[in-house]
Amino acid sequence: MVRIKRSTVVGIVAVALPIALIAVLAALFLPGSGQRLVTLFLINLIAVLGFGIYSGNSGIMSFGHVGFMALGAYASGLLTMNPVVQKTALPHLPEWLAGWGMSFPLALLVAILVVAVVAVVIGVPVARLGGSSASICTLGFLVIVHVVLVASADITRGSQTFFGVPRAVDIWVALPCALLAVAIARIYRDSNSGLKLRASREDEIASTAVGVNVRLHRFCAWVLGAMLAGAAGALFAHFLGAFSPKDFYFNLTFMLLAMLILGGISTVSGAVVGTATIMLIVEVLRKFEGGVDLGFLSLPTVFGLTDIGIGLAILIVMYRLQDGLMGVREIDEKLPFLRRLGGQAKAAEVPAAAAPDRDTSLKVDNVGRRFAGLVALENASFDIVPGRVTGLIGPNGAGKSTLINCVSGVVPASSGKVLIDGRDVVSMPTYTVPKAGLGRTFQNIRLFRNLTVLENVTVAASAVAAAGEDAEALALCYLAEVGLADFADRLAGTLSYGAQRRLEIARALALKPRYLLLDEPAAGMNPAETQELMQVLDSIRHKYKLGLLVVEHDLKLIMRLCDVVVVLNKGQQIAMGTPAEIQANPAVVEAYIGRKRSGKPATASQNEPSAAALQPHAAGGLA
Ligand SMILES: Nc1ncnc2c1ncn2[C@@H]1O[C@H](COP(=O)(O)OP(=O)(O)OP(=O)(O)O)[C@@H](O)[C@H]1O
Repeated sequence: MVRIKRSTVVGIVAVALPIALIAVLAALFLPGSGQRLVTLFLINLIAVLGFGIYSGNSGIMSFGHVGFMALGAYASGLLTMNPVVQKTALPHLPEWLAGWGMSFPLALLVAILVVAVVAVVIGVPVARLGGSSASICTLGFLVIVHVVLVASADITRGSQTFFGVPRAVDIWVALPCALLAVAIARIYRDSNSGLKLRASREDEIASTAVGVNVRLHRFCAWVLGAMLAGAAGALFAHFLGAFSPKDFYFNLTFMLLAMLILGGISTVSGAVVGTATIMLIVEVLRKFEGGVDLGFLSLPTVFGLTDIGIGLAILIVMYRLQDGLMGVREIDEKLPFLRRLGGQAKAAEVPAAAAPDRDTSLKVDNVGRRFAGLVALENASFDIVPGRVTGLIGPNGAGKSTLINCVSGVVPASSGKVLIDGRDVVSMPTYTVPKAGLGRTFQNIRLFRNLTVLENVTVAASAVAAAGEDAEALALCYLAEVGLADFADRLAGTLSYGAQRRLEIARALALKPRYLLLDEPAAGMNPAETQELMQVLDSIRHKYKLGLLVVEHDLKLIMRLCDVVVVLNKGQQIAMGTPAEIQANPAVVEAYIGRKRSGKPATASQNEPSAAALQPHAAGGLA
């Protein structure tokens, strides 16, 4: 059951009200062409919202949704056609398709169902793909639909006009359909599934690391978007009464994509603004396309002026506003009074941490990883135990990040095993690893930059939330934990560097992990930020009693925080012991000092740990 938040309702009303007002005014005061134009706007809006549900939330441009519009149009047209007209228009129609004579509302529902079935079949391979491969796949689908429609002359009249479709759609039919589409698109965007898909659009690897099943959510958005596009196609068919396959091909695709991109691909308000703007541009330019005589000036016929106008509008807007006219946030998320109406999320109580179970552990058992011929890691073996902090150190290129990637399933180990409470990570889909109790952060911060701070953490919280648990309230609580509650409404990409690092930790904590891997949490921080981080880590360590694995070049931090330290060098595990043992270990000192002697200066990298920090006299005061 989808829970609809108050802010979602406010967002729907904020967008639906102006649309309804314009439509009612047009119906009352603009009979004829004005009313037809607004009806067409409403139908186009439904199609653009269909595109947006998939493309806007997943970040994958679809060229195929007009194919679904075509299927919706022909299916609904066939089902509603008067049997007598049908005999004339389609004399060779197969018997099982002939003579249905359905009412338009019923045919609309059946057409949406037909489109949904096709979308499910096509969606299975499309959802496996990302980026341009998926886009090309959708383009292929559009071409196939077009060719099939042209080739199936017995059913579609081929490339000839398909006529005899009852004209059942006017502004009063299109308006409720458009408002419903706005509500569906916004509810989906704000739902857990929509939020997770938007997270995967920002960073697929990071979203998988917080438990997002990217393929599943892409598939859901693909099918839902296709159903809206199919509905738009059916409405279009019953608005025009006659059409042909070329009406549902590249020209319409170009125009709908222009509407989506111009307004802002990721928002419902962007779809509305983009659709209205492009339709206005087209209307104005169409008047000039055939040439105009202004008396003092006579303009010649310019073929394709409307397409040129649309192209120019996109270029100009994109030059100034990369995210389109409305940007990445909905209108109600930007306007303070609408935000207040939507209400604030309230923090929940973080469930008390259970006492660490000493019988459970994360076992790294002889783990190795090769990249082509390069041995990045070999035979790493140690345990991460709840309630214990394990440090992982080593010079640059030692294999620390590779080890974390193998443990979290981001990169499969070439040899050995990673066992979380006895279950081998290699046998789990990567997105289920967080649910098995493992959270992580990344060496190079991987936040969902165009989602708010609260949304970043909510994505993770919702991946593990129990039924009835409010993921947003939990997320707010973890934000408070790292001192970011006051920034909940800010876009993550606008935070300071140190705050971004802490946000990544809050996001990982929201997974309620038993094991938490932190990959260079203090990298690039100034001393004040590092101090703040130390306090956060100290508090996490005592409050949640997690098994922590901390990769760091800041040896002071490691020596102060860790119970056990593992040392890697050139992919080999060269030592493991308490901080005091590590400081006294000749092999470890050699790994650092040896590098210095061999002419690789300590200044070679900003991140390179100081060999001196490993000397007992230097570190003694830190332990
Ligand atoms: N995806 C990859 N493809 C090829 N080689 C890789 C890949 N990832 C890591 N390596 C190589 O594996 C070795 C270990 O890299 P890794 O990033 O794990 O080291 P590290 O100890 O984390 O280093 P740093 O402290 O600089 O982050 C390096 O030689 C690196 O170039």
